[in-house]
Amino acid sequence: MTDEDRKISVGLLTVSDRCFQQLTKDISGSCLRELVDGGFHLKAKVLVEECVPDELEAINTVLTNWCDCLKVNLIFTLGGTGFSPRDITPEATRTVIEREAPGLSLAMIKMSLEITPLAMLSRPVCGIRKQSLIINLPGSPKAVKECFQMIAPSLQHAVDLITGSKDVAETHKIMQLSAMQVKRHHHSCQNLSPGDPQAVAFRPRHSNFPMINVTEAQDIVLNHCSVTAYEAIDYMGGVGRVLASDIFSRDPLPPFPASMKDGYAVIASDGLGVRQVIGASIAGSQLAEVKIHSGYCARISTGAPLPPGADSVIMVEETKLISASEDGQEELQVEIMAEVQRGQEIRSIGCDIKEGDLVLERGTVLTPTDVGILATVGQTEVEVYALPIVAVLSTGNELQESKTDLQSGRIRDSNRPALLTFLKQQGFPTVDAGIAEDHPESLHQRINAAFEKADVLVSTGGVSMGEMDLLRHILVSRFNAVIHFGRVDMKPGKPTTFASCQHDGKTKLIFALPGNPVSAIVTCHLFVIPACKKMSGHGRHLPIRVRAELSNSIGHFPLDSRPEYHRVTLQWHAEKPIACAISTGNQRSSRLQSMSRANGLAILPSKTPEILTIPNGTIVDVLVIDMF
Ligand SMILES: Nc1nc2c(c(=O)[nH]1)N[C@H]1C(S)=C(S)[C@@H](COP(=O)(O)OP(=O)(O)OC[C@H]3O[C@@H](n4cnc5c(N)ncnc54)[C@H](O)[C@@H]3O)O[C@H]1N2
Ligand code: MOO
Ligand SMILES: [Mg+2]
Repeated sequence: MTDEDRKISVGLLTVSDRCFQQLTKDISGSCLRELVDGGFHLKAKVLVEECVPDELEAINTVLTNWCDCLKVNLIFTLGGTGFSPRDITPEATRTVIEREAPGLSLAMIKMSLEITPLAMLSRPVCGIRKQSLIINLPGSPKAVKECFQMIAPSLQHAVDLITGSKDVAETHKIMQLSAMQVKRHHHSCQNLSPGDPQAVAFRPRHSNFPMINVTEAQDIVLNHCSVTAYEAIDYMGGVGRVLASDIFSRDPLPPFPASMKDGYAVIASDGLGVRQVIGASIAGSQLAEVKIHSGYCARISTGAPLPPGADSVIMVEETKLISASEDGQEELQVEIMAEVQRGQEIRSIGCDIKEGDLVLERGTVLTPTDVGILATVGQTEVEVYALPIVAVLSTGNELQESKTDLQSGRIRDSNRPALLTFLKQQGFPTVDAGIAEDHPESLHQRINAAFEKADVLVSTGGVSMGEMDLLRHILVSRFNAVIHFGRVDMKPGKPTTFASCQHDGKTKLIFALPGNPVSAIVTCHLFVIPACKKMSGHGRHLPIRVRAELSNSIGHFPLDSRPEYHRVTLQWHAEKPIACAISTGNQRSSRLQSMSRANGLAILPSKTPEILTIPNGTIVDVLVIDMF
């Protein structure tokens, strides 16, 4: 069975007259699909989706079909649970279920009441039919999200129980402990006594987040990113920015027929022989007034306009002086020593750029050369995609500012300076969000302040299994964030977390990176930079992959249980057709030196019972992360 097959199958049934008649869009359905596909607390995939009117018969038919024929594990109905005359979803659900599950309904109502007293006017019914669990959710997208997030941690287990597919006692224990940790977080400002069920001993001993692979995680991140705005900027600040509109040329280049060589403007059909020199055309001078007739020529310099009458240029090296004025200031006669072709050494009008030519396309990432092109066509103001503003926050009670002397038990914060400068180097505007303590109020206040100024928040620390790892909980409980993933199968970077939320009507993306300094930088390369690039209009987001030959001093690479992003220095040798990937040494994720000389991340596979190491000389994929 593949991971995909193991996923819980989900059915989403929107119950709404207006959606059914296409008078309104099914926003709640899309919102729930995103939560389910985002892997929040359960590995699930949406198998079927349908929309029916508020009719008992229609609801009953779909639910029965999904339970009995498609054997969908988990069915959510959306809408029709209120008090208005057409709200019939609970009644229809009761005609389908064999056993009621009032705990789920109660949990949703209890949580919703903490948000609004109107929750008492909701009448959800949940229950089981055969191997399917049916859950009535309210109709509004906000309520759907809140209710789903409330019950999501129990759903995997609920389905396991219904389908009889897991060790129930073990899962119960884990869930209970996990629930206590959530409670502990709520009360984490208080002192807990040893006998207290909220005490540290009851923290969860397993992560609730499904482990997804790096590619899946990158897909989820990129699916949440899009360009938001345009801005007009001065072309001189354009390098690295992405054009939001096409650039056309206003004039031809060259705007006049121009000589490509220093020599003489001649008439080709005159052939070899002596010519009278009657003037000169020098670059920058006004278009020559002198007209060239048969038997005559004019001195001309590279880039100068061709005088009328002439049709070609011969290089000075292919001529001989015959006579000059006494003071040598004027050439009077020269001899043409080589055959001349009509049009020779001349750039015709518009041969490089025609008037009206598309010189730079929308989507182009501007280079210094492109700034030259903009200058050529006189486009000194350009429309580019706006850049996301990225706030960087460090979290941890152990951290102190880098300029201060170390106090007992403390370390200097290296993540924030490293990430702020990395993001700046990549061209993104940054906000320094400071250091938050591992405390709900401190985290809340710092995150809130960051959201005021930035579109993207990058935090480090506080996302693993420690009792002070509060970040994800704060994001969900205080900012109503949706966690799209919370664990990635990679070394370093396992607890990497990606979330989004609405703040003041704007979407904020949150990358809660692991605290270990190398993990933070590696995951910034793999997730944050690609996201920011997509948001600023870049077409290519992920690091370039090359093939390279592994090499280190111990002759082999020990493999980890997770795929490893091994830091390497890529070197290209003239005699070798492929790059060499030289390990930067000890790969502990706290050892920043392993990152500082790296320009590549070699992707090593996870170990298997049979294969524990791979030898020097093995050719693997390497992500190019820097070109210093
Ligand atoms: N029981 C488990 N423990 C840990 C697991 C696990 O799966 N189970 N995962 C380990 C992995 S992998 C990582 S990575 C870290 C991630 O931890 P957090 O993101 O929660 O980060 P912290 O615990 O806050 O810090 C980890 C480490 O990094 C140092 N740190 C944190 N911030 C900074 C900073 N701004 N500058 C310099 N150094 C920093 C911190 O002092 C810790 O040493 O969790 C493992 N644990
Ligand atoms: O994944 Mo952690 O990032 O190994 O150190
Ligand atoms: Mg931790």
